[in-house]
Formats: sequence, C-alpha cells, structure tokens
Amino acid sequence: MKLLQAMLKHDGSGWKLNKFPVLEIFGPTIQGEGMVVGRKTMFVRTAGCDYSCSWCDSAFTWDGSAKDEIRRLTAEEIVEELRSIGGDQFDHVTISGGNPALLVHLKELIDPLHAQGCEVALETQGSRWQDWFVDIDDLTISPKPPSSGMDTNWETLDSIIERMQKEGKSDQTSLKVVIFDEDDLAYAEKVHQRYPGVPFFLQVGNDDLEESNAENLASVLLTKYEWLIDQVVQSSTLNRVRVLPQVHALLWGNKRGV
Ligand SMILES: C[S@@+](CC[C@H](N)C(=O)[O-])C[C@H]1O[C@@H](n2cnc3c(N)ncnc32)[C@H](O)[C@@H]1O
Ligand SMILES: Nc1nc2[nH]cc(C(=O)O)c2c(=O)[nH]1
Ligand code: SF4
Ligand SMILES: [Mg+2]
Repeated sequence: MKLLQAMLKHDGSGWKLNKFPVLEIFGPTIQGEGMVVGRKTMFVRTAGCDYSCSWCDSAFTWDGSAKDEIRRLTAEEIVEELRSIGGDQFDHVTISGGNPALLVHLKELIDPLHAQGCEVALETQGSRWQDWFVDIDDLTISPKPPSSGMDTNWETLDSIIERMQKEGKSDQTSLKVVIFDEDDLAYAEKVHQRYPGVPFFLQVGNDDLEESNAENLASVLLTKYEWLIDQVVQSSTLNRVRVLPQVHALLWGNKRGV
C-alpha cells in the first residue's frame, strides 16, 4: 500500500502529485508588508487556517465564503500558472494564506521554485512547525495580539524560533505583530522581549475592511500609522524595531489579488 501510494505521487518527470488548496495566484506586485517590504514578488494564497482572527483581512480563506473558488493544484500546476501570469518578470514568490504551514508537503513547491532561481517567502502565524521552514528565504512569523481573539501557544512559538536559529536561519526569519490598540502594544513588547535577537516589525492594523474607496482607507490608515509611530517612539522596550503600514492597502485599499 505504501509503495502504491509512493508510486501514485510521482508522474515519472520528478514532479510529485500532491495537491494543494489554492485560492489565489497573482502578481507580480510588491510585498506590501514586513521584512522584505517593497520586494517585487508573486503571491500564492492557500486556503484553510487554524485561527479565526476577528480582523482577518483574508477571512475568505477560511470562513467558507470562497469555498467554490478553492482549486486543488499540484506544485507543477502552481508553477505553470505563476509563469503564465508572471512570465519572466519575477524571481520571488510569497506563499501566504490562510496558514500555509498546515501543508505538510509544501517543499514540493519550494524546491522547483528554487531550481528556477526564485526566492521563496512565507507568511504564517507561528502556530505550527514544518521541516520545510528551513528552506524558506524570508520567513515571516506573525503571532496574534489580544485584539485578534486568538491565544498564543508560547511553547510552539519558542520551538519554531529556536529551530530556525539552530539551523542557522536567523537572517531569514522575522517577527511581525499587527497593532490595533494599547493591549496589542503590550503584547508586542512581550514578544520582542522574549525574542530580542529576531528582527521585529510592528504593522498598522486595518479594521476598515468594508471600505471600498482606497483613498478613504489610506487616509484612515495613515492616521493609525502616525498613532503607532507615536506609541513606539515613547516606548523604552520597542527600540530595535521597524514600524510599517501595509503598503498595498495604502495604494490599492481592500482589493483582493494585489
Ligand atoms: C492574512 S495573513 C496570512 C498568513 C498567516 N495566517 C498569518 O496570519 O501570519 C497575512 C498577514 O496579514 C496580517 N493581517 C491580517 N489581517 C490584517 C488586518 N486587518 N490588518 C493588518 N494586518 C492584517 C496578518 O497578521 C499576517 O501578518
Ligand atoms: N501586496 C501584498 N503584500 C502582502 N503581504 C502580505 C500579504 C498577505 O496577504 O499575506 C500581502 C498581499 O496580499 N499583498
Ligand atoms: S492567522 Fe492569518 S489567515 Fe488565519 S485568521 Fe489570522 S490573520 Fe487570518
Ligand atoms: Mg493580506
């Protein structure tokens, strides 16, 4: 049975036939957040999340509202679609979700992208480890503050950070905490103090997810950005940090696929 399963997972060309639940493939655009903000990149957004953050800007990946749009694609099909949309105009792919760290076999996508000269980034919340994390070029771990309604499993987060450091992947790893209020800031201070050596990003929270006018949203978000900068400036704990908005939200609002 094992042998049969193994045979079924190879099509003879080196590609594996595991299928991944995909909701969006888009780009090239810029990475609008965090450690490689501004980097030209393609996006692959997987379906399914083990969290349900109150303010999730990608809730369609897990709340059932886009379940008819989920496609089950092999790594080969994903790479083909990236090339058919992006041509030769990219050398960086960001995998986000949902939580792509739920997908055990994602190395099957990472390896061929590397073989084509692409760097691979991943967005995840730090609730699950996968062995292929060490293959990621830009790993963003975004633990969730109180406003999300989620609880952090600190043992899991500790072990993810420890493992990346032990494998010599510190330069490829960062933490990013989204901030909506003062409780979130206190949480961010706790995270930064717990992992002082890990590059740390504070991100403006967007709670205007229904706003359809990009200019209106940008104006609200810039006010929040200024508030966040003021708070960080006054903190004696948040010194070695970077404060960023979601650049794509400032430019294109709540639009999907940008
Ligand atoms: C949609 S999540 C997908 C990846 C993973 N589930 C995670 O949360 O890290 C991608 C990033 O968007 C952030 N995010 C989600 N909703 C947001 C919002 N309303 N405002 C600002 N950032 C948000 C998350 O914190 C995460 O850093
Ligand atoms: N441009 C752009 N940058 C992003 N950075 C993280 C994103 C995400 O949804 O994970 C995202 C996104 O959806 N678009
Ligand atoms: S962990 Fe990420 S995708 Fe999941 S609900 Fe929270 S923000 Fe959304
Ligand atoms: Mg997003």
